[in-house]
Formats: sequence, structure tokens, C-alpha cells
Amino acid sequence: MATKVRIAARLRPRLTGEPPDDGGVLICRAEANTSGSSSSLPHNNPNNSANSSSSSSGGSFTGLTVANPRDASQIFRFPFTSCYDAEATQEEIFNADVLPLIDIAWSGITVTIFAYGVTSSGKTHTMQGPPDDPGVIPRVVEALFAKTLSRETEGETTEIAVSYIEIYKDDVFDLLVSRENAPKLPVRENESGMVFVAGLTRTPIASVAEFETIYSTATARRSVGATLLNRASSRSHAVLTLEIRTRISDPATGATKLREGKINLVDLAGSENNKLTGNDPARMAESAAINKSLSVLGQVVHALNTGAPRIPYRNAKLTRILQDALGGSSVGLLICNLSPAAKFRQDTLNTLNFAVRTKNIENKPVVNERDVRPPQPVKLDLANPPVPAPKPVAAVGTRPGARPSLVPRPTGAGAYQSSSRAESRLSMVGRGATSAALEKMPPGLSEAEIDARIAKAVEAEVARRMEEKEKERQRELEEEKERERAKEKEAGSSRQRTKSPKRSPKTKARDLPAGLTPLLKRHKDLDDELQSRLAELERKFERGNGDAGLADVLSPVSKKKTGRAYVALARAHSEQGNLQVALDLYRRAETYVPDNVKLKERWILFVVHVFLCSLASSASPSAPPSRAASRASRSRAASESVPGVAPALASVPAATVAASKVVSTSRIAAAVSALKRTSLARVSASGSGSRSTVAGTSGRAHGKAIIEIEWAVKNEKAFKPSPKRAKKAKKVKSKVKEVEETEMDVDIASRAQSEKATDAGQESDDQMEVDEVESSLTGAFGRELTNTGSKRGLAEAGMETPVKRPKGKKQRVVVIESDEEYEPGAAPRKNRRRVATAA
Ligand SMILES: Nc1ncnc2c1ncn2[C@@H]1O[C@H](COP(=O)(O)OP(=O)(O)OP(=O)(O)O)[C@@H](O)[C@H]1O
Repeated sequence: MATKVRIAARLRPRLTGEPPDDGGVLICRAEANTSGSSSSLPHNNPNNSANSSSSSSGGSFTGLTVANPRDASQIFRFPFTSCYDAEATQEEIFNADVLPLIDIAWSGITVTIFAYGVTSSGKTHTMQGPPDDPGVIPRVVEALFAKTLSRETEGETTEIAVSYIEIYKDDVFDLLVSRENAPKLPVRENESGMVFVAGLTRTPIASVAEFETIYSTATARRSVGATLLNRASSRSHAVLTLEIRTRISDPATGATKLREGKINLVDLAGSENNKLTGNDPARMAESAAINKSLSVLGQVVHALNTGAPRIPYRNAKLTRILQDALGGSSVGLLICNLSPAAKFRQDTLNTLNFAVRTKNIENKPVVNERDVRPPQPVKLDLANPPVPAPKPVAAVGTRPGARPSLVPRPTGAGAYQSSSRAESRLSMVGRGATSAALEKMPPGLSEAEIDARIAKAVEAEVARRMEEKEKERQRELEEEKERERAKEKEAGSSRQRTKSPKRSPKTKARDLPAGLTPLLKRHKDLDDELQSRLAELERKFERGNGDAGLADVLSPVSKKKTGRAYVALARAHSEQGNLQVALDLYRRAETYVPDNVKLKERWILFVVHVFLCSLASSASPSAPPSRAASRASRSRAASESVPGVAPALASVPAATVAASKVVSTSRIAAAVSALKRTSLARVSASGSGSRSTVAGTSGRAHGKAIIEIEWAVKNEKAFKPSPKRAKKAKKVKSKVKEVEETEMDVDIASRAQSEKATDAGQESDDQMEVDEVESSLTGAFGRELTNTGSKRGLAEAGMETPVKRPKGKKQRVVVIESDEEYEPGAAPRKNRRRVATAA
């Protein structure tokens, strides 16, 4: 059943030094004859109502009237049923409004009584009171113990415990321990949604005297300071909680019920007007905290009244702790303390407005009572933890709709004996430690002992878990390091693999995937073969990748230089007759200068050169015996007499012979014979030592001669050497100009000119033409042989600078590209031929 917060208003008397009462605040009572409710004014002091200036006859109205501080003619009325004037005693208030609530708390419901009002309005006087005129708190304790004694005869045993906190500048402190040992305490919520102060001391009390001792000590710890308005102004909110645990045994059934009620007695700090208090900075800070928390309290009340979806309980520790009293499951009483002084008139109005709003708050009290078994040792099976007990239907402090906790509550006597603090620890640490502690707990222990044991077990559990976590962290670190080491090792071994051209089969087997290793072991032959093939493939791959990779990272200039270096090297090898090596080097050069058209052409021509050489070699003695072959063999034998021809032919790889199928061996043999004849003729014509003779296959006369020979072979006509023509120096110049498209061609021209000058008067026209074309092809890289850049490029490529080619030792092949008919003696067209220079 919902109940509203009860309101009581108490007007304190005028204090010494205060101006005379202006009658601005009056307690009104309905006339007995005008209102049927007049008889229901038990809280007004009948003795002083007629005489007190603060009381008056209200006609049909019962409550308070307050004059507007800005317009005295305007009166505000506050219809409260419990109103006390300045003459009202502590006892009257207690008996009329507080004592009934003790029975409610005893029945297992949480009751909250709080004093609210401006500073110096008498809150502390009402709640605590002076020793000779005790207030609500001492009287409640006295009443509780009186009740305890009276109920023991009915088969009930009651335990009363006290806890006491202050909320100072929004921090919670335990007033039952000395301030030196009192840390700020956290506010938490337990599994039932009940808010509690974690780590709060709960002290059982056995008598009023014991309470008074504890209470007086604790009160002395409370933050109090002097202001202009109050010599002993409370600088904090104080909450004293009395827990009433009643065990009710039924001898007939043997069942035992446990009922837990609470009384929260709250002495709020008063709102302060800092213009009046004359606070110093320290007091100002306190005042700000006080006013802020009271403001949040007002917001909470407002939110509850307006049905707001969110109630700002969490905005202040005060409202968080009083959450249950405001719209929760407790019964509430708000005592509004009022000052008669005119200077507090506005504060009085504010207090009463707050009370009006608060009285509309509805709480839904819940009785916290549950059946418990007689105390007996609890034996928990950790392997099969007990099913959590169903939640009590009505539990004190459980807000309707509160979030259920994921942490099961312990059941049985152990659960009962554990205090709220222990329960909070249960929820914090989990059941592992506490269940073990409960298991070992012998029956008959006092609550403090149980609490201590649980605390110890919890601490041990926390230490154990921290140690485990630390170990786990160390383990992870070790694993991480191990992984790093493995990575480094792997990286090192892969570097090693890249460097070493050949690895032992054993190493390779180790590097192979685990699944392959046993297979390879079982088939050793296969393994060896596989290893050698893999090694070969790796070498090829590495070589190809090496160039491609290097070409990727080099700058364009370096790439050009390296390409030139390879060409130079290729030429050197070509001159030595290592055609296959030269081919390979040309290929590598192309990797670095893929866009160099001239190099491509040159490379193609070189391949054709090798091809033709292969045709020549088809006449070798190893060829199949046939007429043509024997003829070729003869031609070859004849060519051996020509210096340089034989080595060139001998160097042609046997593999290229297969390509010779497309050309008649007999025609090549004839061509070779003609070449020999022509060369000999040239030698005899130009005299010994001439560079234009057949000094090796690089004789320049061979170019045109071979073209003519080829033409003769093709047309099956007799080869007639073309007559010598006069030099055409101008033509050479113009041709050289044509090839000056690249920067290297400048060099080519000079070289061509220099060669021309050297050979002046010795070379025929056709030789000159061949030379021009040759220069256009070879010139692409010719210059680099003499420039330091090329040497650097070779060095970058890790190669040695080739031996400088001696003049007159060039090896040339002229290739027919056109199918046009060739007429001996006619000037060859540029597009009809290409000259490949294998140098
Ligand atoms: N009903 C009363 N009868 C006699 N004296 C009273 C009464 N109420 C208050 N006083 C006196 O008024 C003064 C201020 O009261 P009290 O300290 O209780 O005010 P307060 O509201 O608690 O102030 P603060 O908020 O600053 O702590 C005290 O000296 C107190 O003894």
C-alpha cells in the first residue's frame, strides 16, 4: 500500500539577540466548533496555543500561515496537520509523530525521519537535542530498547545496531570511527537494488547507555562550525541508522522468522544565505556543497511529483543515500524546522514549499521479513553450489522494479548472520571466498566474528586472484617474448636462405611444412631430385628477381648506367665468343632499360645472329649424315681458314641447331663458302693488316657481302661481289645526324667520324653504310665504355669492367629483314636491313 511522506512543521522560539517576533509565521488551529477536524490536532500544544505569539486561532484552517516578506498584507497558508509552535516540547513531537513510526520500523519496514530547514532553524535541536532535553534520536533509541524488553516475553529476540555517517562536501565519512581512520566511503547498490555505504561500521548496541556513549563520541566528530547565524552550525548532513533485527520463533512449528526494520534519522545541514552567514572561503565551500545537495534533494522531490522518467538521485550522495526514503519502500517523515525571524522569512517560505511538494511523494513500504531455519553449520558443496534462494517477496530497501543482482545471495543461517557489509563484500568479490569462509564457520559465532572472518576470507581471495592475474600477466609476457624471438629467428633464417645459393637437403627438409617432412624422408631419391630441382629453380628465380628487384629500387640514372654496364659486358663476352652468356647479359640489360628501343632491336639482331650461327653449325660433323650436311661440313672446314670465323661458329650452342630447319643447310654452306671467298678477295685487295678484311667475323665487308650472299643463295645465283664505290663522307654525316636522337648518339657521331678518319681511304662505300648502321645500333651503349658512369654502373651491378675492345675486332652479322628482291650494286635501303653488332 502506498503511503505519502508525512510532514511536521516546527517553529523554534526566538533566540537571544534576534529581533522581536513580528508574527509573520503563525501556527493555526481550526476552531473546535468550526471544524470537525479541530479535534484532530494532537500535535499542537494546547497549552500555549492561546498565549504564544506564534500560534493563533485559524478558524476553519489548521496549519501554518506565513506573511509575504515583500508584501506583509499577503499571507500564505500551509495546511499541515502536524504543526508545533515555539513552545512545543521535544517529547510532544516525539510522541505525536515519531513514536508511531517506531512500531512501523519494528514491523520490518524502513522509516526515515529527516529534519529540514534553513540554518539555525532548530534541526539539530530537534533531532539530537541538548543532553537535558534530548531530541528524536535519543528518544527513538530509548523507545526501541523499551520495546525490546517488552517483546522478549512474546518469543522475540531483537538486536539493535547503529551506524552513523556524515556527508561532508559530498563525501561520506563514518562517524563511528575516528576521523584519522575514516576514509571516504563509497556508496553502492546491492543485488536487491538497495543503496548502501560500503565499508560502513555497524555497531550492535545492547542498551541505551551504550548507545549514548557511542553517539556522543560520534557526534563530537561531526563537522560543526561557527557562523554569524549559528555558533554550532552543522557543516554536514548526518544520517544515523538504527537497525532492528527481530527473530520470531514459533514453538509449535519450529519455524523462525527474521524481520529487519530500520530507522534512518537524518539531520540535514541547513541551507545558507551567504550574505547572512558571513562565511569565510572555507565555510563558503561547505555552504556551496550543502546548498547544492539540498538543491538536488529539491530536484528529486520535484521529479517524483511530476512523474519524471529519471529521478536524479545520483546527482548527490545525500539523495543517493536517501533514495529509499524518497519514492522508495520506506515510510518517511519530514520535520520542517522554521525560524520566526523576519530575515529568514523567505527561507521559511522555501522550506514550506519544499514540504508541500514532498508530502505528495508516495512511497511503497515493503516489509522485510523472511523465514529462516534454526542456526546450524552450513556445509556448502563448492562443486555443486546451491541454487540461490528466491528473493523475499517483501524486502526492506528493495525498490519496486529494482534490477536483480547477478550475484546469488547466500542462504541459511550464514546468510542471516552476515551483515550488510559482508553482503556487500559478497557482491563485490563473489561467492568463492565467502562460501568457503561460511563453510568453515562454526555455529554460535557472534556477528562481529563472522564479519571479521568473512573479511579475512575476502582479503585472502582478493590476494589470491591478484597473484593469479600477475602470474598470468608474466606468462603472457614470456609468450610474447618467445614469439618475438621466433619471428627474429625466422627472419634471420630467411635472410640466410636468400643469401646462400644452395642449402643442404637437411636444412630444406626442416624448412618445409611439417606434413611434407615425413614424406620426403620416406622417399629419399625423390627428395634429392626434388631438392636439386628446387635449388635450380631458386637460383633462376633469385637471379631474375634480383635484377627486377634491383631495377625497382634504383634511380632512373642508376638503372641506365647499370643497363649500359650489362651491355658493355655482353659485348665483351660476345667478342670472346660466349654468345649464350652475352645473350643472357643483354636480357639483363633490358631489365634495367626496358624502354630502350635500340637495345631491343640490338638484342633481336643478336638473337638472329646466334640463329644464323646455328645454321652454320648444322654443318658440323655431329649433324646427320646427308648431302647438305656434308656440304656444310666442307664449308665449315673451309671457313676455318678464315681467322675468327671458326671460333664464332664453334661457340654456337648446340641447342640452337634445331632452329636451322627453316633454312636450307646447303644454302648456308654455299654462303659460308662465298663469304670465305669474298673475305680472301678483300684481304688480297686491301693488303694485309687492313681493318676492313675478314679479321674475324667482325670484318665490315662481311655485312654487305653476307646480304649479297644470302640474296644469291635465295635466288640460286652466283655470288658476285659488288664493285668498290667512292666514299660518301657527306652521306655519313647526314646519317649520323639521323641517329642523334639520343644523347648517346652525339658520341656515336664523333666515334663514327673518328673511325671514318682512321679508316679513310681503306673502306668501301658499302662498308661505310654498314658502319653507319652499326654505329646507330652500337652507339646506344658505346659511349659508356669510356665514361666513368658506366664503370660506376658496373660496380653497382657487382660486375667487373670488361676489357676494352681492341679496334678492328668487332663481330658483325647482317640480317635480311625484307623479302624484296635485292640487286647487287644497288644502294641498300635502310628499311631492308638491320645490322646487329655482337659487340
Ligand atoms: N525548539 C527550540 N527550543 C529552544 N532552543 C532551540 C529550539 N530550536 C533551536 N534552538 C536553538 O537554536 C539554535 C540553533 O539551533 P540548531 O543548531 O539546532 O539549528 P540548526 O538548524 O541545526 O542549524 P544548522 O543548520 O546551522 O546546523 C541552537 O542554539 C538551539 O539550541
